[in-house]
Amino acid sequence: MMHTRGNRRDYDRWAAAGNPGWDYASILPYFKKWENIDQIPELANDTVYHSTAGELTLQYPNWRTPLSDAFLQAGVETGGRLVDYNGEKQIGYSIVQFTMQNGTRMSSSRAFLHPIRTRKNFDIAKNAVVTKILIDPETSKAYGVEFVKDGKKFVVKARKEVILSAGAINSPQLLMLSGVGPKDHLTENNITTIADLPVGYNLQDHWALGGLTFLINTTNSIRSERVASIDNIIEYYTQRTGPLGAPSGTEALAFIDTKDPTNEDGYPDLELLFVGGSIVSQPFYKTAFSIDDRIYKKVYQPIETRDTWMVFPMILLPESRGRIMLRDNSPWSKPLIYANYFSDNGHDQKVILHGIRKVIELSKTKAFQRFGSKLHDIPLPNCAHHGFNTDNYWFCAMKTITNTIYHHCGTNKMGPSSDPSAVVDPRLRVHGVGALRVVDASVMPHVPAAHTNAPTLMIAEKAADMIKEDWGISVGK
Ligand SMILES: Cc1cc2nc3c(=O)[nH]c(=O)nc-3n(C[C@H](O)[C@H](O)[C@H](O)COP(=O)(O)OP(=O)(O)OC[C@H]3O[C@@H](n4cnc5c(N)ncnc54)[C@H](O)[C@@H]3O)c2cc1C
Repeated sequence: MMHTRGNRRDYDRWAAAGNPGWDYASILPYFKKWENIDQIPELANDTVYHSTAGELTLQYPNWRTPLSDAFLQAGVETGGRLVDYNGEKQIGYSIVQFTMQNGTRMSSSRAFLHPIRTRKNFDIAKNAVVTKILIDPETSKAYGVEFVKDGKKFVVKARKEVILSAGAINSPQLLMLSGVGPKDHLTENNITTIADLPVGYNLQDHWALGGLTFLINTTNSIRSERVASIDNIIEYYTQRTGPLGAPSGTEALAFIDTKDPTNEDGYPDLELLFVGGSIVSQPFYKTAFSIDDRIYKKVYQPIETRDTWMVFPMILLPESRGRIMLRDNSPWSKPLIYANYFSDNGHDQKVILHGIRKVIELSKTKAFQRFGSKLHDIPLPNCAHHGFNTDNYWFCAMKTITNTIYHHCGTNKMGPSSDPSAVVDPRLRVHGVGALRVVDASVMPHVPAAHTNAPTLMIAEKAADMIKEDWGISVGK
């Protein structure tokens, strides 16, 4: 996974919203605690921001296209700088740091669960679905969970507390199914309210324009028919190197502050995520990016055999807010996800437009012209009437190929009891419910200027200390 921490101001904002202990100086040790960056020695030297002692290893991709270097050089040619975006300052261009080890994924499970799986005080039920958090309606105290495994219902009781970590979509669903949520919404779903809280509101995500494609006249991009060669397969399985060790084609990125573009210590509201290929690089991408058949045939089929690169211009500090709601009161029904990406009077779209213009500028630099880079200019059929490459064309394109970056968060917002939009307190305990804590991306008050995996791991690591502290267990340093 891409590994980005965000900006110090993200966490200072969390703290300023009434959450002591969440400012950047306080949470930086938790980012470092689980990090092992010894495979990127030039960053490992910066011990203020990095560590080599943690469980989760980081790597640059073992293999990438030369187009990613062109992306970095183009950034420098246009006035940007190279940066360790997980260091002191975030603005600039960089190869992506990935959670990897020796060309394979270093998942949270591999880093944190595998080493402790034989502990006697650790039990994990695989393929089990939690259907309800059990909360005593008299005392409003959680005492266990109900779950279903192999078609059978089980109840497990908690001696101390229940910790909910089902993510920004399912944690609010489970809370609401269990009687914790907005009273009117619970009532309309025939659920008795135990705590009337704004669960499910404040949904935030990073979305991007998809399909912004550039053609090149060399064979340097990722193309599945070249990647999946016998030689590459053998190389990957024997040495864990080569194109098959490249994580998903995302190779480089830039963090940009559109409000203050020349400030090296800015607060980025835009990310440019560079991919050494595009929708046409491999047949599956059409499905993965949910590209409509009619659009694909008209816009992308004509370049299906070409070498290409692509950038996702992504909003980092969105003003739009969505909501998670229950479809009904069954735990087997998928919750309703209202992303509401375009509900913010155009701010987020203007930031993306800035990104599109910047990417086009990058494509014209010497660095990219070495590959003959050219903006793919077959217009989207439903936007063509605006005139290709006009602002209105791109606004229309954003609504036509809108990609989530899957950074959903904020739906059980952390905040003090005086904040009517808060669901959990700064120690992640659900307001008004005893013995129930939420530890996942749903507690983020604002989405950070980061891909959300590392910030979620930071939350988990800090929560582990808070839980120990609250139960009188000493916290190791
Ligand atoms: C396709 C994709 C790619 C991504 N890539 C990146 C990336 O490269 N870098 C990055 O930083 N972030 C990335 N993210 C975002 C990142 O994965 C999330 O921000 C992060 O995993 C959030 O952690 P979480 O603990 O809140 O939720 P999750 O990781 O979603 O964990 C919640 C867990 O709860 C389980 N669960 C839910 N409901 C129930 C239930 N009723 N009973 C039992 N179990 C339940 C789920 O199965 C899941 O295992 C990506 C997300 C997606 C979807």
